[in-house]
Amino acid sequence: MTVSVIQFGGSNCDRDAVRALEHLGIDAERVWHEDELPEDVTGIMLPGGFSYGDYLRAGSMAAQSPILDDVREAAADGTPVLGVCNGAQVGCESSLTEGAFTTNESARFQCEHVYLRVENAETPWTAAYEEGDVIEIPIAHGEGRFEISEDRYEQLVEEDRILFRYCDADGNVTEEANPNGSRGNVAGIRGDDENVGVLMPHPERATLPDLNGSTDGSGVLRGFETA
Ligand SMILES: NC(=O)CC[C@H](N)C(=O)O
Repeated sequence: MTVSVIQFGGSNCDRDAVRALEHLGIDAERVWHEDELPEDVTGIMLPGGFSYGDYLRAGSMAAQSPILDDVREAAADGTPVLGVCNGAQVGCESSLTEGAFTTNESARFQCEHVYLRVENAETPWTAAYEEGDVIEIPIAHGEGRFEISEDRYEQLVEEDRILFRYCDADGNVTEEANPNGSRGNVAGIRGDDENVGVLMPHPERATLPDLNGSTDGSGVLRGFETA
């Protein structure tokens, strides 16, 4: 399997993603968004960065790129698709997942380590963990506050679509542990089907040993093997 990591103008985590995936023994290559997806694509990653300089709203311009039609088609056929940070924003803006990631409550760019509680361990992106596990992963975003209408939020909960919530080191989901004001402390969700997942924290920055002090993110990337 080779994961296609889609590079837009302004992506800046595409190389990191390839490196982290290859460290796990998962073949990966960068694909420029104006090029075709390989016919035999077996996994797609939308990486972090500042596509189109976050113009209008983070991820909104990249979501208009024609390659997103192919990504949506591949996702509907069951190809695993993971969006990380700006990739999560592109995922929401292109309707691969619901809701939106908007300006942090602090109105600042935040770069810090956070704890996440695994809410649903039955998806490829969380299967490496147990429900209730607490993992440590970095965030780096200015527009990471998850927003969605109350009705749709309730439905996400009912349908068990929430993958991760921000929590403290003991797994308590509290207001203090919410770095950006996300509704329900939501840090990551899945799409209509489990093969599509998005999250604001960066698993690829918590995969290589001795890089950031945590390798807890590798389980998320391993989803490409299990999906
Ligand atoms: N690290 C990233 O992917 C940055 C995400 C996004 N452009 C933001 O600042 O919200």
